[in-house]
Amino acid sequence: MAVYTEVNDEDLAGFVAQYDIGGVLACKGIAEGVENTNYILRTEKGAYILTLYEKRVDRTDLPFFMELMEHLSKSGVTCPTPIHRRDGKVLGELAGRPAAIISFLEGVWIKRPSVEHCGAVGRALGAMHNATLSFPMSRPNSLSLAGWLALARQADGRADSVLQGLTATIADELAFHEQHWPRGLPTGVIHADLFPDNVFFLKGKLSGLIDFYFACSDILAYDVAVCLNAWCFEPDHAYNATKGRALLAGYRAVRPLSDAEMNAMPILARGSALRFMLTRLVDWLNVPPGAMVKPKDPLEYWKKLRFHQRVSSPAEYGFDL
Ligand SMILES: Nc1ncnc2c1ncn2[C@@H]1O[C@H](COP(=O)(O)OP(=O)(O)OP(=O)(O)O)[C@@H](O)[C@H]1O
Ligand SMILES: N[C@@H](CCO)C(=O)O
Repeated sequence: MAVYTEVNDEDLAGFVAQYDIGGVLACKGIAEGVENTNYILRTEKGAYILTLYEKRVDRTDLPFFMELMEHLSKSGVTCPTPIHRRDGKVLGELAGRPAAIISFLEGVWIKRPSVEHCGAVGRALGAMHNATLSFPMSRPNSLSLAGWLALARQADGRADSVLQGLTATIADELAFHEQHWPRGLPTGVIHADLFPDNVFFLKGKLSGLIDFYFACSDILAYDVAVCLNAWCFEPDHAYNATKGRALLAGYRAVRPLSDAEMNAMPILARGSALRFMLTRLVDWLNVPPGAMVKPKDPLEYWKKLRFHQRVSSPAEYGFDL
């Protein structure tokens, strides 16, 4: 459960009073997520999500995330939007953290995605990329190469306590990416964390995307690689080429991928596996005392990383150029 920051009733009532959403009826911590504190807030006017932004979110980035959600929603991508206060602002302060109230999106996330779900997420990702082309803001990816290096430092030689030899694996992997990370591929604003728990489905249809708090300007195909890792592996960590093909076909039906982007898929997937292994590792080693959170398993991503290390062409994922 991700509740790092508790909110008392008096502070909550004062915060909500700045909005035109009626009085608070209930406010409950949400039993999912690892990054921010989320509450489901019920007021006299309906249901909302109250988010308090935690350690990994730089408050100067918050306007980018808020504007992005508004832009995507106006462009036809179903996603939450920030609720405006009476003074027009969308960001405030609650319990010492930056905080916002965003609209509640109906739907549930899929714990065991099927081939059809993978196709749907590919299409939604392509549509999101197309919609961000007209988004005027940008934000460098703080979790690209330099960020990975910083995360490795935060693991502080303690990686071997999770798996013998992991410190050396990380060092080798960082050196590899320093040398081989692709340059010159098409870039744009990407989601960067489009995992199953950030995609909602309703009556079998994709009903929306959430959690734009890693969104940034980076290689578009990297976002596809993130999804490949998050959606196309089975619980026993085996890659499922049918799901991979469905994801790619869905994406390419909406936004074509060039040969250069396709050829870069193995390294992009490998880098993405490293990125999630590192954030998970750092979180695993640093659970804040008293926080209600279940850290995610870094070794799941170590296994994916090992798989991608052995892949040298997109054909090995079952993809055609
Ligand atoms: N706008 C929304 N509408 C409905 N439910 C939401 C919304 N935003 C968040 N949630 C719920 O809260 C949960 C956690 O939200 P979110 O994924 O944004 O948290 P996080 O801590 O940033 O998680 P992550 O670990 O995926 O980065 C979601 O799985 C979902 O159940
Ligand atoms: N989606 C991420 C958590 C948020 O960064 C993971 O599964 O590791």
